[in-house]
Amino acid sequence: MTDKNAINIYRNKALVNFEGKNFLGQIGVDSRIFQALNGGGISVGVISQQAIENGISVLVDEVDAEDAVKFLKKEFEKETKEGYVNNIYSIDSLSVIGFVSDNYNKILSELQRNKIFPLLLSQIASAGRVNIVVTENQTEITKNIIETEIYGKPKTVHLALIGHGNVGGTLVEQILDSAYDILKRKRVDLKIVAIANSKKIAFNQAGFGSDWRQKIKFSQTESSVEKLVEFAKEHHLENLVMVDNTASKDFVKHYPTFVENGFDVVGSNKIYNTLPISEYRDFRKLLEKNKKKYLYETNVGAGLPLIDTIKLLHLSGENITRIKGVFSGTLSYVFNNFSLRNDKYSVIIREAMDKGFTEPDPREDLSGNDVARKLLILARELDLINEFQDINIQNLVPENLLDIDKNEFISRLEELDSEYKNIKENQKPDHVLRYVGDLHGNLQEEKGELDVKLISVPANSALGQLKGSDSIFEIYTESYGENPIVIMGAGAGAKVTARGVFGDILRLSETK
Ligand SMILES: NC(=O)C1=CN([C@@H]2O[C@H](COP(=O)(O)OP(=O)(O)OC[C@H]3O[C@@H](n4cnc5c(N)ncnc54)[C@H](O)[C@@H]3O)[C@@H](O)[C@H]2O)C=CC1
Ligand SMILES: N[C@@H](CC=O)C(=O)O
Repeated sequence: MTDKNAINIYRNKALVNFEGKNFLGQIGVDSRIFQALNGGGISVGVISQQAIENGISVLVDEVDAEDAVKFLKKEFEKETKEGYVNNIYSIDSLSVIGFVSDNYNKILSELQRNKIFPLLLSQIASAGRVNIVVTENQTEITKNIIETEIYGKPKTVHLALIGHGNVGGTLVEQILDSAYDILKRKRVDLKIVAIANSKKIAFNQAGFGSDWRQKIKFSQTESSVEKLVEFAKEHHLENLVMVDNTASKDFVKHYPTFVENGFDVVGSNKIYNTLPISEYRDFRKLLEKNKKKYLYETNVGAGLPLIDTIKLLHLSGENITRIKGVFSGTLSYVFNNFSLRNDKYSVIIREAMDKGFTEPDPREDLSGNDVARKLLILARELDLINEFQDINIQNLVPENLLDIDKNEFISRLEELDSEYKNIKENQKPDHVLRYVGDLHGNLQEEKGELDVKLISVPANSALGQLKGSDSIFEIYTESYGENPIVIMGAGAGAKVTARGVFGDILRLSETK
C-alpha cells in the first residue's frame, strides 16, 4: 500500500518539448505524439500543454529522450516543413516530485521565493495529488520545502554572515546560544553556513558551531560574493539570508546579486539606504520582483524599535510632521559625559570606541555623517526623496584630520581637546552639549529639511537629561499634536545591535 503522505521522487527524467503555433491546439496531436513514442517503445509519463509557451511537453525517461525527439521529428516532418512546428528538443537531468497537498499554492509560492520554477506541473485536483518537474540540482531543495510544508518539518534557514566584528561577532554568539530554543519553540533551524570578513570566507554546510572563530581564522578561502553564491547553489540551500554587519561602501554593491540569487537581506550597514534615491528605489523594485525582503531595523537607533514604528505610522496614514532627537549612541555618550565630567574630549571619545559604540572609523560619527545617514533613512521611510547632499551637517572633525589614515587620526585625537574645552566653557550656565538630528519642514512635499548639528541645551530639559549612550527620538505627528511619541534607549552597542539584527532574521524566518 502506498503512503498517501509520501513524497515520491523519480529521477533521470527528461522533457521533450514540442513548439509550434495554431497547430498544437488541433485535435489528434496528443494521440499522434503518444502513438509515435509508444510505437518506438518509449513510455510517456505526462503530456502537458501548459509547460512552455505555445508548446506541448512530454515526460520520458532520460535514456529515451534522444530517440523520442527523433521519432517526433519524423512523425511531424510535414508540419515542420509547413512551419506549424518550430522546434522539437529535450531537456535532460530532471526529476519528477509527486506529493499530496491541499495547499499546493503555498508550496508553489515557497518554491518561487526560492527561485524554483517547476518546468511542468500536473495536478489531480480531486485527490490533491500534484506532480512537479524540476531540474536535478533543484530536487533536494524542492523536497525540503515540500517536506516543511506537508510534514511541518522544521524550516531550515541558511545564514551567510558578512562581517564578524563588534556587531557581527556578537550576533554569531547570540544565534549559537539561542538556536536550540528557537528550533524547539518556533520550529526554525537557524544554520550559519558562511562567515566572511573583508579578507576571508569560511563555509560549513552543516552549520558553524562554537569553534567558528578558529574556522574563519584558518580558512584559506578569499572573501568572495561569487563563491558564496556558488556555494549556496552547489549545496542546494533553501531559505537563504545574507546578513551584512560591515560598514562597507563596496560590499553593498553586491546586494542586487544576492537578491537575484535567492537571498533575503538583513543589514546593520546603513550605506545602501543612503545611496542615491534612484538606486534605493531600483533595489526595492528588484526585491519585489524577486519576492525578497530587506530588513534593517538597526540602521537607526540600534536595537530600538524605531524604523518599524515609523513605517507603521506612515503606512497607516498618520501624518508625521517632524522627527528630532539625539540619533547617535556615540555622540550621546561623548557629549553626555564631556558635559558633566572633567575629562578631556579625546579621553571620552576613546572610551566610546572601546565600548564598541563608534563606527569602524570614528570620524563617521564625529563628522556627523552617521547621524545624517540615519536622518536620511528615516526621511525616506516617509517617502521623501531627499539625497545625502541635501543634509546640513555640522562636521566636528577639523579639515586637516579628515583625509588622513584612520589610525593616525585616532593618535591625534588630543588635537581636538582645546576647541571642545572652549565650546563647553562658553555655554550659558546649567547648559549641556548635545549633537542632534532634525527632520522638519513640510514633510508632505517631495523633500524635507534635514539638519545635523551640535547644540547647547538646558541641563534639565528632556535632551539635557539624556544618560550614557542613550538615543532619543521624538516623533511628532498630526494626531499626537504637541506631544511627540518618544522612543528612548541604548542607541549603540554590540549587544543591543546584534539583538536587533537577530530580531530581523527571526522576522524573516517566520515569513519564509
Ligand atoms: N556598533 C554599533 O553600536 C552599531 C553598529 N551598526 C552598524 O554595524 C555595522 C558593523 O559595525 P561594527 O561591528 O562596529 O564594525 P567592526 O569594524 O567591528 O566590524 C566590521 C566587520 O566587517 C568586515 N568587513 C569590512 N568590509 C568588508 C567587506 N567588504 N566584505 C566582508 N567583510 C567586510 C570586517 O572585516 C569586520 O569583520 C556598521 O555598519 C555599523 O554602522 C549599527 C547600529 C549600531
Ligand atoms: N556609531 C553609531 C552606531 C549605531 O548606529 C552610533 O554611535 O550611533
